[in-house]
Amino acid sequence: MSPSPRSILFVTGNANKLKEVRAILLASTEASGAPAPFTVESQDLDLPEIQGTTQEVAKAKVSAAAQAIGGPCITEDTALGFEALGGLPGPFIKYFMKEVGHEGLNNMLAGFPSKRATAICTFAYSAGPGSEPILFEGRTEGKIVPARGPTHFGWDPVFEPEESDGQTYAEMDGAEKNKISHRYRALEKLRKFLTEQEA
Ligand SMILES: O=P(O)(O)OP(=O)(O)OP(=O)(O)OC[C@H]1O[C@@H](n2cnc3c(O)ncnc32)[C@H](O)[C@@H]1O
Ligand SMILES: [Mg+2]
Repeated sequence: MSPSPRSILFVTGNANKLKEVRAILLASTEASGAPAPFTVESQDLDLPEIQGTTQEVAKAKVSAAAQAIGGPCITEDTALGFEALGGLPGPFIKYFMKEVGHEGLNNMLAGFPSKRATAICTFAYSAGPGSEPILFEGRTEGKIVPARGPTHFGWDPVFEPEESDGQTYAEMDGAEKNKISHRYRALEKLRKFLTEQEA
């Protein structure tokens, strides 16, 4: 019998992130035919999120999480950067979404010819309090469009990835989003790192 896989603590308050992470890991495990290298448990902690680049935000967040937990953990930060705005809102997208919503995100780009945007996911791993965080980044290119599709998850309805045949993330089947998403690309890198650590 194979030993039970290691459990990794994912510190997040976002149930949609956790759901996608578990679905992506399950699909990767099924595709590889090998047993799951690790499973994901979650804890919701209210962590301070600093201002800075996506890397600075990710490092500070996982360090605070490891300190609070007293052990190893992962965190994840999602940014949405508009080309016309030099990469903003970037890591501050959560606050923009909350204040101006889908329509506001479109209106912000009204005066600009480029509607191009990049979805960026940054997983951060900390081996424990005081240890240097390791980052794993995934990016998906696309454009900002008037909202289409279900409104369950953040800015999914206004982001149309280049690889989606004209559908927004929200209009795509979950499994299809998980094949091309910023989260999938970052999680694959984290999965490889943790798998190699186990070997
Ligand atoms: O506890 P944490 O993990 O920080 O969860 P959060 O919801 O605060 O997440 P972030 O700080 O990373 O902020 C990212 C924002 O982008 C949204 N978001 C994250 N991933 C998304 C995705 O794949 N599609 C659409 N919206 C997403 C999310 O709802 C937030 O409003
Ligand atoms: Mg957050």
